[in-house]
Amino acid sequence: MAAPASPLGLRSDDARPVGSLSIFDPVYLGIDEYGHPIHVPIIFRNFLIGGEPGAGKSSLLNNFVAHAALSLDCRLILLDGKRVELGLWKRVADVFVGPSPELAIRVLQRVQRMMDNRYEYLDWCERRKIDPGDAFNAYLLAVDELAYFSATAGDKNTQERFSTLLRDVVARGRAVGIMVVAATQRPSSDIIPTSLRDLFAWRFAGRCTTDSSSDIVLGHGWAAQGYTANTIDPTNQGAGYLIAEGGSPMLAKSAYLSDADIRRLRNHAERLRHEHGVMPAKLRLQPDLGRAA
Ligand SMILES: Nc1ncnc2c1ncn2[C@@H]1O[C@H](COP(=O)(O)OP(=O)(O)OP(=O)(O)O)[C@@H](O)[C@H]1O
Repeated sequence: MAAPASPLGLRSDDARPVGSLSIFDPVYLGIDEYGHPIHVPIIFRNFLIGGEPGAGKSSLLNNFVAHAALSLDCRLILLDGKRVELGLWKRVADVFVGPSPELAIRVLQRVQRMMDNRYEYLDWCERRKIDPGDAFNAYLLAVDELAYFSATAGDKNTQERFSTLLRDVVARGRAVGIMVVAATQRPSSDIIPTSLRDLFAWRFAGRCTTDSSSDIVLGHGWAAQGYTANTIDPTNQGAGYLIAEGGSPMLAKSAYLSDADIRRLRNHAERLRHEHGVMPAKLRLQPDLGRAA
């Protein structure tokens, strides 16, 4: 029997449009210490990026956003307290949140509702995960900088609401195709408690100022075994330790997209999305949001 049609009119057995990617493809992250390419599967997984200011976190985050933007089976939700790190992708994102913790909370509430509806759907059709040909798109939720929303902006109540919502999305979103990639320049236990850290299957520690902040990203005990992002040369931006669930840290250097590269990719993604009818659908945030797709 033929695979079911997606809203794009594509089927999982169809050839995809030239120049596009799929969120089911692994993301090109960069190279390992031997110069070999590293690809990271992001579907059904979350990715955490930590490191000191200037370590190259936003640049790495942009690689994931670029891949998702070029994936016609994925939509983008971008939270960026600084506005400019992810701002170039605004035109292809369903939602872009700048320095507004209240808006970030409303967006996460909307995502939470969507997640619940998707679980209800999966439960109804007796499945545990979404498939490439499914009736709804995956979402990539990118957050730069985590600590801005969870510890800096707004009051304590707002920060706690943000953290609780984000934790829920990180914990439950992936099976229904809602993945989180989050970056922080404050790898400390108050920003990334172990229980949250362990929900990120993939983690990248760019240069960290101490062994303990490196361990907060990679996992306790790795510094003592010689894997510490404290040893990364501060002038080697984009270099760091990458660890996958259950694996050991490996040295990696992330790919770098200049602003001009990002603009070109964004224009290409915008054109592809326009041609194939996947332009950003603005999320309705208030009041009752109804059933999400
Ligand atoms: N993979 C890379 N290869 C080469 N240079 C890089 C790479 N990543 C980052 N850089 C350089 O480092 C600079 C800082 O990178 P980036 O803004 O990503 O750091 P950051 O960790 O996000 O900083 P902050 O915490 O202040 O936001 C970039 O402007 C670029 O010049």
